[in-house]
Amino acid sequence: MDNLLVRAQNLSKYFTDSSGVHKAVDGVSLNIHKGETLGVVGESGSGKTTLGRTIMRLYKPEHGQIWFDGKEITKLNDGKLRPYRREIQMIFQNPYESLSPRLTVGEILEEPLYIQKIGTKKERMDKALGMLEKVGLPRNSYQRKIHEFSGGQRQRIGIARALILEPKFVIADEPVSALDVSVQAQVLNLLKDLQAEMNLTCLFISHDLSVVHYMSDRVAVMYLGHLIELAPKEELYRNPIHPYTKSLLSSIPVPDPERRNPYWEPIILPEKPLYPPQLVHVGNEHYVSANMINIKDFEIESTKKQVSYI
Ligand SMILES: Nc1ncnc2c1ncn2[C@@H]1O[C@H](COP(=O)(O)OP(=O)(O)OP(=O)(O)O)[C@@H](O)[C@H]1O
Repeated sequence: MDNLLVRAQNLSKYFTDSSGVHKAVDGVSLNIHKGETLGVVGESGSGKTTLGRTIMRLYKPEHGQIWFDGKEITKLNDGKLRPYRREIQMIFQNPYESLSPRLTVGEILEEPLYIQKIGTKKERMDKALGMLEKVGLPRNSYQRKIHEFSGGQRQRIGIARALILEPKFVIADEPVSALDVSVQAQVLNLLKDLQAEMNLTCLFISHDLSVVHYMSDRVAVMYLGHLIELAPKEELYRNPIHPYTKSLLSSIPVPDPERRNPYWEPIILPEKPLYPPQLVHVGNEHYVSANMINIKDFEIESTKKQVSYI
């Protein structure tokens, strides 16, 4: 489809340590349309960061496929990934950790251009100064070092660095959760403005439901490495279907993930395997996982929605 920028199909990423194999991302399928923001919510450890990193091929997936702008990138080696590294950028949670204290802000901003061999020294400097202006920082920030800035300003520098290559796709991983609440809204508004101005497509990861609601067009819910529900934000917040989404939205304490939710019985739909989880289509744009749904909560009849496998 023309308007698709990112497509992930049955994507899995596992980590192995002495205690065994951890399925951080397990059979996730999703599409991200050009210009949209797809929010990803879920509690700590549900696999949000791993999903983002696997989609941008910082991790090699165990299974599944990833397409970016119509091309499959699942198995590309580092050399072949280079052009995509330019088009896919990440904004990190903690600018204190992700930006080097030894470099000047100018050097921090110009580094991605230098690595990608873009422009002359003068052109790189002009671009860096232009980005400072775009993110609302004074020109003289260029010579200064990162410790001279507040948390909100540091995140503005992080955003400038991510956007200086004019990427098509940005993964923002908890971009405001390390910031004071008072500056969170400013940074979120800056991101929104830049997204519109630069026509960016965004995967926005956060455990904060109100932040995700503010930023996203559609929202995906992760639980134990699975994508369990995905819908336009108004639909998801108004009419959550999966019991886990319901409990997230209503602040009911969520069941202990280690216990694998013993009271969520799988829904049995004939002739389909229950594992890995199947996303089923409910209504037009609402998807929900079929294998962790309690049939009583699903209320297929009462919601009068068509359910079909996708
Ligand atoms: N590099 C790694 N090596 C081993 N295990 C990892 C690694 N990265 C993540 N994991 C494990 O994978 C699971 C998912 O982690 P991930 O960071 O993706 O979750 P998350 O939803 O982003 O959580 P958080 O909000 O705490 O970052 C966790 O159990 C985590 O311990």
